Amino acid sequence: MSRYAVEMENISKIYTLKTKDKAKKKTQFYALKDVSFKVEQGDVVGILGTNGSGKSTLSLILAGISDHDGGKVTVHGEQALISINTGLNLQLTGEENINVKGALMGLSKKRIQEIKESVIDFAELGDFLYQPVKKYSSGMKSRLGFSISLALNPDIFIVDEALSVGDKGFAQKCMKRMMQLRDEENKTIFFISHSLNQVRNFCKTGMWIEGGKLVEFGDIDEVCDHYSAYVDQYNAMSEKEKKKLRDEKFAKRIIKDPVKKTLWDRILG
Ligand SMILES: Nc1ncnc2c1ncn2[C@@H]1O[C@H](COP(=O)(O)OP(=O)(O)OP(=O)(O)O)[C@@H](O)[C@H]1O
Repeated sequence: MSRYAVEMENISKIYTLKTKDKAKKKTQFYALKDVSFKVEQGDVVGILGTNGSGKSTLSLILAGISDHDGGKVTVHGEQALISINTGLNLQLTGEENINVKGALMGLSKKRIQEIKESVIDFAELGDFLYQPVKKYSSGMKSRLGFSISLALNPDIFIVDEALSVGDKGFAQKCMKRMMQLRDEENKTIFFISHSLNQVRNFCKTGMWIEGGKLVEFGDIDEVCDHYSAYVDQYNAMSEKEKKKLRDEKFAKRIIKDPVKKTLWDRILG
């Protein structure tokens, strides 16, 4: 088995943007551009970056939910994304969501039942498990999504801001469980959070994404120090300087010659 859990080579992701000027053509821009890294099995990677820098886009690609427009991704093992939009079917009950997820993964009835029991224990949703998820609060959805992913026990966890909506008690319980996954079960974890303290305390490796590019990948303390200095520097700027920097950053992401994305381009590309 490879010592790496994930290998990314020159990953790009292009999104289309509607501009203010409706007469203009739609603009394409890089949500991610030429992102390359290798993450070893058992590593715990904190992904840092300001709003809109590309962290969630990366997490969707890591989870195999979203495809990419260039480069190569190799994932060794099963992965699960835990995010605020956890991919739950809102029309179905919590219990039915577990059944559907289990069936899609080809799990036996016995295994699905075990998962259900584990979710009932961990999520503490009581009879809400039998209500449609559309009636859940955002914290309850987070509880269900987190508990299902934990019970499925994948090799690679991708946690995208999932703890920010749960209450303090549940967030602490999840952190405790994630520390066990890190220390006792050697799981690979990608962890996105705007809480620098949480990232610094929990992660071993840091990955800083800014303007769709990988700025730094390495020791968690070093990456956190550099990112924090950048944020402080930005905050000290005048509003005019901030806008100039934001505009420059965005202009660099715009694709001047739109990339044709026909079916044949995808197949042959
Ligand atoms: N489906 C989409 N279509 C078009 N643009 C998108 C789509 N999803 C994200 N974007 C854009 O891609 C860029 C990166 O978004 P992403 O959600 O990855 O950022 P992020 O780093 O996770 O931000 P945040 O910290 O605010 O959660 C942003 O400019 C965002 O507006």
